[in-house]
Amino acid sequence: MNRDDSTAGAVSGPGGMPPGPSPVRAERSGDAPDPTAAALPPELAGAARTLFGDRLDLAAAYAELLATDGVVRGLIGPREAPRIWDRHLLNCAAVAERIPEGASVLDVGSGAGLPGLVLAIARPDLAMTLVEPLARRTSFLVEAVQGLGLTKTVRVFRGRAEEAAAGSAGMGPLTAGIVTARAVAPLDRLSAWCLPLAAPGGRVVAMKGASAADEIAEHAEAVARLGGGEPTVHRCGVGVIEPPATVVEIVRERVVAAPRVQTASKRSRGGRRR
Ligand SMILES: C[S@@+](CC[C@H](N)C(=O)[O-])C[C@H]1O[C@@H](n2cnc3c(N)ncnc32)[C@H](O)[C@@H]1O
Repeated sequence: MNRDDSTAGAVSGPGGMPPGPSPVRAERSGDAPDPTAAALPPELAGAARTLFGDRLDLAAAYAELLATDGVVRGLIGPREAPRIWDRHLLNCAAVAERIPEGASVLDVGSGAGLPGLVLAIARPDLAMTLVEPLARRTSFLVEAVQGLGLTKTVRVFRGRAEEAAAGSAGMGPLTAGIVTARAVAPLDRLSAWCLPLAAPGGRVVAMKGASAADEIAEHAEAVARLGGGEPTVHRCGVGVIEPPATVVEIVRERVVAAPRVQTASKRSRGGRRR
C-alpha cells in the first residue's frame, strides 16, 4: 500500500481507463499553460454566480489551477482550458442540487477533481472523499485540496473503488450517502464499483450525457442484480446552464455481497503495477 499522498485521506493501488469522453488525458502535454484561458467568460458569469455563490473566487482559483498545473501535468488537454467553465465547472456544480444538505459524498474516479472537487467548492456543507487510483492524479488532487484550503471537508483516497469498498491497509470500508462519478465506466461496471460504496438507502449519482436512457435500457438488469433500484434520469441546472447536466441515479435498495478484491498490499507481494 502506498501512502505517498495525504491530506486527510489514504492512498493505494493502480487503476484503469474507462471509456467515454473526458478532458482527462493520460499523456503529458508539451504545451505551455495559459492562465488567462481559465477566465470566466462574461456570458457564463450569471450561471457561475448562481451555482457557486460566495465561493465563486474559489471556483476561479480551481479553474486557473486546472488550466495551468493541470495542463502541465497532462491531466487536462490544453484545448480543454477555454472550456473549463461550461463543460466542466458549471456542469459539475449543477449536480449539487441532487445532493442533500450535509451529505457525505464519495466521488469515484475523480481524475483532476471532476465532479468531486467542484461539488466541494460549491457546497462547503458536504464531507467529500475523492477516490482515484492513479498517483499522478492524486498528487494533483492533494495539492489542490491544500492550496484551495479545503482540507477540513475534502480527503483524497488513492485506490480503486473496489478497494475503498473493501477497506484496505487498516482502514475500514468507505461508505457514503451519495456516490458521484463522471466519465468513469458504463452503467453496469459503474454500479458494480459504486453501489457497494453507498450506504443502504443511499444513492449513486452518475453524470451521463445523451446516452443515459440507452445505458439504463442496456444495464437495468445488471443494476438490479447488484442491489440497485430502478435507475432514474434527472436534468440538473435547468434554466441556469445550457444544456442542463444529465445524471442517472440509482438507490442502493439491497445489500449484495461484493466480489472479493485483491488489495494493493497483497498485489505488492507479487509485484504491482504503478
Ligand atoms: C476518464 S477519467 C474521468 C475523470 C473525471 N471524473 C472527469 O470527469 O474528468 C476516469 C477516471 O476514473 C479512474 N478510475 C478507473 N477505474 C477506476 C476504479 N475502479 N475506481 C476508481 N477510479 C477509477 C481513472 O483513474 C480516471 O482518473
